[in-house]
Amino acid sequence: MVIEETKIPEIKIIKPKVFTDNRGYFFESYNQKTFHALGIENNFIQDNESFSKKGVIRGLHYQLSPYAQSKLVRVVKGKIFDVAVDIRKNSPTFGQWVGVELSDENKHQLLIPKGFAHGFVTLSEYAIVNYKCDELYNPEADRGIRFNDPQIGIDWLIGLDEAIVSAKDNVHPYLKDAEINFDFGTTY
Ligand SMILES: Cc1cn([C@H]2C[C@H](O)[C@@H](COP(=O)(O)OP(=O)(O)O[C@H]3O[C@@H](C)C(=O)[C@@H](O)[C@H]3O)O2)c(=O)[nH]c1=O
Repeated sequence: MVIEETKIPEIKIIKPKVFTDNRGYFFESYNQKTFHALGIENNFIQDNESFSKKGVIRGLHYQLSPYAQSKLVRVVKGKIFDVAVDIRKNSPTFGQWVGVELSDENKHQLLIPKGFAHGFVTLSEYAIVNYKCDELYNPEADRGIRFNDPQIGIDWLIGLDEAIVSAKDNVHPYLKDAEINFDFGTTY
């Protein structure tokens, strides 16, 4: 397993060791001991899975503190462009985003810490996305930022006219108006 930093160093790409033979493949998608030894010491307590058609954008989502979630995202089938936006007030990279292609072929995972908003677009015919969270879902703390906020300026790699977006995600506030209660350096 190899861990790579992105241009926002707290966001990491995890590249697992894949064993291939004449039956197919095997890899450890999560091994607590290995992850902890490499400094990823989150206590993951919820697993989620979603199915999305091509052109679906989900996001940008986060939960308020003290329910903020770190996420470890991977793709079981298909290909997505996975995006994390730094929304920690006072962070040197506040408002900046990282986008990484995750697919069933590359088997890469994205580690998105607390303090970031998360979203993705499906680039393949469909995508099954699976992710671990280190806090439970809390609908009262659930918040969103508009995926097409011009201040953030995410390049979603598709024409936004074709994007399939939930009614909820279409009306989230822009970053400048979003309710955010965590700071750079906050201990969660
Ligand atoms: C996120 C979530 C949703 N739900 C329910 C609420 C709702 O009725 C239904 C669909 O919820 P949503 O529309 O919020 O699903 P979705 O848009 O897929 O939300 C997810 O998006 C990605 C980008 C994330 O980062 C996740 O944390 C999560 O916010 O599932 C749960 O029961 N548990 C959960 O953990």
